[in-house]
Amino acid sequence: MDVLILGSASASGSRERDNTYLLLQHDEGSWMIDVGGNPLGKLKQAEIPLHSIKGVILTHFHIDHIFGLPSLLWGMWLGKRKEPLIICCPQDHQDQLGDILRAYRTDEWPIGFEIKVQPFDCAEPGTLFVQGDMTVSVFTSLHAGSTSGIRVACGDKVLVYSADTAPSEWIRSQPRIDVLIHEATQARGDMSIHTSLEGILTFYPVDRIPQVIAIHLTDDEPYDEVLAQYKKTGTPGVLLAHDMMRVSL
Ligand SMILES: Nc1ccn([C@@H]2O[C@H](COP(=O)(O)O)[C@@H](O)[C@H]2O)c(=O)n1
Repeated sequence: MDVLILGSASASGSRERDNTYLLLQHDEGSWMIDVGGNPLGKLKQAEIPLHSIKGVILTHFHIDHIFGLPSLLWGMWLGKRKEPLIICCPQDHQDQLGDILRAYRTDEWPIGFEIKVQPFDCAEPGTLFVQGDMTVSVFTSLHAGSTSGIRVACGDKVLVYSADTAPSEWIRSQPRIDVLIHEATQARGDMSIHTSLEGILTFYPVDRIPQVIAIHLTDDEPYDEVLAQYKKTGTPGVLLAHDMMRVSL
């Protein structure tokens, strides 16, 4: 299983990056986690056919994480999709999802495929679905509004994506993480609903996590300075995400 980082910017946008969203690429079907600005273009760049996408998982309903959804659906309609599309959505926002689809009048296009909404409770960590050797679960993130991080277990490997969150005790207490993709909205300092890169490096046992990738990055923040400072003290490599970065699990 691979994760393709389709966008890596924080909410305020970026000169070079799309807002943060990811693609879980699996032999039995791929899943988009959130939908940033240019899903159709990014999938074309990666030569990933739209029909290989089985569903979408929305971590929360802040606009930068969902605004590409109508474009994705539009592309699927133009592509004459027939297979159902699953949208896993925080249950607190199921009505809002319905409102968004109605506002875009998806029923008038008309979409030739079923949209199956699968609500989940952000306050109740648990399995979303199992697909072949991949188990996808959600856990509660510490953000503004109902937000879930995503845990993906594949074989004996574990990937955790924090979504937007303050430093999370749940993540810190995990016995095994092979890849941690964690938001770092700023380079330094304490934040109430987000984490800084410095926060990642000081809060989590990064020396025990083989790959740590900082995402949800803000232009002009001194991330490289922070990395250089912590590397001097022996912290192993932590990477900054970029759009179209591929991570294998
Ligand atoms: N209740 C809220 C809602 C939003 N914000 C601010 O908006 C940003 C939303 O984008 P995210 O990518 O971070 O979800 C968030 O960072 C806040 O700056 C807020 O403060 N309170």
